[in-house]
Amino acid sequence: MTHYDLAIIGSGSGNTILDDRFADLQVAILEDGVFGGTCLNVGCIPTKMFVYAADVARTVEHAGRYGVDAHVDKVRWPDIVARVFDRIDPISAGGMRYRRDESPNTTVYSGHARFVGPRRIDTGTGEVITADQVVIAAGSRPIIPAEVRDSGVRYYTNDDIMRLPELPEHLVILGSGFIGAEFAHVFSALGSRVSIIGRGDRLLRHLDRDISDRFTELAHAKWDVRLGHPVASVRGDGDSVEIELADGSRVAGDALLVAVGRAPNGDRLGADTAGIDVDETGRIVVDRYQRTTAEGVFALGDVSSPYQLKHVANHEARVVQENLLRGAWAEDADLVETDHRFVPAAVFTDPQIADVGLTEEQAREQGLDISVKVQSYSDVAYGWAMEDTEGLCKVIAERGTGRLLGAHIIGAQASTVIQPLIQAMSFGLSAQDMARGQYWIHPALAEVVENALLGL
Ligand SMILES: Cc1cc2nc3c(=O)[nH]c(=O)nc-3n(C[C@H](O)[C@H](O)[C@H](O)COP(=O)(O)OP(=O)(O)OC[C@H]3O[C@@H](n4cnc5c(N)ncnc54)[C@H](O)[C@@H]3O)c2cc1C
Ligand SMILES: NC(=O)c1ccc[n+]([C@@H]2O[C@H](COP(=O)([O-])OP(=O)(O)OC[C@H]3O[C@@H](n4cnc5c(N)ncnc54)[C@H](O)[C@@H]3O)[C@@H](O)[C@H]2O)c1
Repeated sequence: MTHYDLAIIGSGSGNTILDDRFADLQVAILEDGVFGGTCLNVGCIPTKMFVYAADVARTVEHAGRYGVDAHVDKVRWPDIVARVFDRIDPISAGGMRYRRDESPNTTVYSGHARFVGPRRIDTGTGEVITADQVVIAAGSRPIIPAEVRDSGVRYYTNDDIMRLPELPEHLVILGSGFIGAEFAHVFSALGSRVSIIGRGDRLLRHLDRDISDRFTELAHAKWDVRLGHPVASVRGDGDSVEIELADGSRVAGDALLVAVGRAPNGDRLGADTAGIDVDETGRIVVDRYQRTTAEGVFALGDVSSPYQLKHVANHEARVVQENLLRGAWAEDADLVETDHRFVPAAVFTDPQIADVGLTEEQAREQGLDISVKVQSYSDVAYGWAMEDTEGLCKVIAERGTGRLLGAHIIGAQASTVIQPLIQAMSFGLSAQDMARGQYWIHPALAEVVENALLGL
């Protein structure tokens, strides 16, 4: 049985841990899927490359409003797919080659890893290994509702929808969260008809109500939006799918995308044999240093985090990286803590959406005395330049102190426009200081943030 200094389960964010400081350690990397994990292969990166193509198509479609007449002649879907995966697939293969063939201190096991005892792992390749320290970075997987799974109908998830051989004529999306909203934009902008089904009363309902209401209203104009009724049944053959909702209404299309959330993979690791606690959702329990309940075992990213976001997984990986080197279970260990205070997120749909901190509802529920300002993109010069009628920036601060509590943006480049607000919140800058303590470039889009702050 081979013994390692360190074993890492999962080659997504887990693979980022190994820098020069680990060069003298013998490390096993265990991966049962495509090397590089979700973000690189089937998540953030390919989706945003598709979104960019979709944004280009939408820009052309709307060019007339600026006096530039143009139209989309044709969408070459196979070329769009090739642009994305001809770039990504070699990165994944290169990452695997580097760890397997070119790094003398790493060994890659391509199989499904399961604990068979404390820090003892069946690699799924016929070999069992042990390690002094273990990092679980095993990610999450798409949830498939029983109605879909039991129907026998062909369905897609983010794992395979981006490699469809041709653009569907009519895509039905089950789920109205991040993935549903992003793919609805991609496929509709590129020419598919899109139906999107959500159980709640609005799309992206985890967001601040002003933002999700605005998004839902805009979506109704572009897509067939079905809200408020769970799925009653799913039928179909290889070429079509029909979903009946609880109110008796039906939605039919030629492809089904399931995007109803992702389950952490903690339930598939034999964690109980290793003394690692897992909660009822499959999430591995960690403390603020990313330590699991088993000595010598850390976890990070989607498998253990309350946030299924790549920037959070990366941050947690940096925390684990430090703590691995600091004798993490010693009484006097000087450990690094995870910082989940102000976790931002963006939905790369149309229009873009970004948020950080509390929603207005959450702030009121917490009994905070708040001041709220909603500023339209159309109130600032760059918004005029864009003829924008959709965007808004909402900021929430504590009355009196000016402490920023939350920021919510829908509109062009929301994921970039929000960054100074994330910075201000992270470093404790008040709304007044942020608004008046710096220049704001005129007439840039960020003036919408400046004006929102002044409006507070
Ligand atoms: C479609 C989509 C779009 C996204 N877009 C964004 C975005 O724009 N921005 C953002 O911040 N986040 C985005 N995310 C979320 C982001 O991808 C994840 O939060 C992030 O990739 C999680 O990283 P991780 O290292 O925890 O897990 P992963 O990258 O999933 O890595 C886990 C790895 O472990 C392997 N594995 C699992 N179990 C085992 C086992 N038992 N044995 C061996 N190997 C195992 C898996 O095969 C996988 O390769 C998106 C997610 C999806 C699905
Ligand atoms: N831009 C980004 O950062 C980005 C993009 C994609 C995914 N992600 C991450 O991946 C996670 C998973 O994405 P997702 O869109 O699958 O999940 P999600 O949690 O964002 O949304 C899932 C939605 O499906 C609904 N739902 C659940 N069961 C349902 C059912 N049976 N029928 C109909 N609707 C149902 C939920 O109420 C929810 O609104 C996200 O939460 C996010 O953390 C991030």
